[in-house]
Amino acid sequence: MGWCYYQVALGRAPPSLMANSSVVARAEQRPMAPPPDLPFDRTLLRGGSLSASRGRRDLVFVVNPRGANGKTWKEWKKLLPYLRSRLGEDCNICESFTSGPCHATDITRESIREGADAVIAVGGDGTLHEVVNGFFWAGKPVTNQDTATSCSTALGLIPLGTGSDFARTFGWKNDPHDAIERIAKGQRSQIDVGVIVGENEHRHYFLNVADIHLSAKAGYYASRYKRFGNLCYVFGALQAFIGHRNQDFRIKFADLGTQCLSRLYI
Ligand SMILES: Nc1ncnc2c1ncn2[C@@H]1O[C@H](COP(=O)(O)OP(=O)(O)OP(=O)(O)O)[C@@H](O)[C@H]1O
Repeated sequence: MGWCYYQVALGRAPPSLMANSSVVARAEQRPMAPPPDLPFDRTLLRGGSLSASRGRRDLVFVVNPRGANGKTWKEWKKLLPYLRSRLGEDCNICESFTSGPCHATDITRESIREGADAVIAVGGDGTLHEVVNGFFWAGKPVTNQDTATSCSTALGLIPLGTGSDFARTFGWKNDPHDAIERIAKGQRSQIDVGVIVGENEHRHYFLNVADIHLSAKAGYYASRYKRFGNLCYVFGALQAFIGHRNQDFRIKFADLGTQCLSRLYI
């Protein structure tokens, strides 16, 4: 049997070998130690801060300090004064730094429960993927604990990662200033969310692309070469090809009903 490589793509994005929102790659990633020298703002986790001043939008920025081999952190520091001046008048800005893989998912869930108006991923596709997964819990959208409403929290992105395939897919310039402008204007639109249910019933939500097997392996290996910038995906793809064997897969497409569509600043 020839092919063993499948991609499932929902929304407006074409499948891309370069995207790293792969289920396989993510499952295989090992946690890394948090950077010792970075402040970790746990404002949200202390509670209370988000509901303190209604009338202003509460924006939670989930920053991956290790994104793009540490470049995300440097760029974010440079961007912050502009972001504060552009958004600070109308919005409460909360920064939350991730301490390792999957932390962005926890921060997002907590932010939504506390009533954040938007959770904005700052980093690459991996960080965005984790934030998207924070919008759901046990197969359902996470809700605001006070109002029990879902879908009121918007998803946002300031693309500061290595590949930033998602932003490119949407035709964005990959310019963080553009992203801030979208947030300032409060431009929202709906986006489909795909879900993959594994054998253990664990759900992985995704936006632009989900990769299986060869393409997922390429994403996994690419993460070892992030210090080379975008070239990491070339190295990752080459390494994935070496010794690659096609395999048969059985994939079931099920109608799981319409998931609550997250809203995206676009
Ligand atoms: N503090 C941290 N230390 C180490 N790894 C982290 C930390 N926080 C998040 N991560 C992991 O880093 C991974 C990659 O981050 P991210 O996607 O932001 O950057 P990137 O890989 O450079 O960009 P792209 O995915 O667009 O190529 C995430 O999937 C996440 O699991």
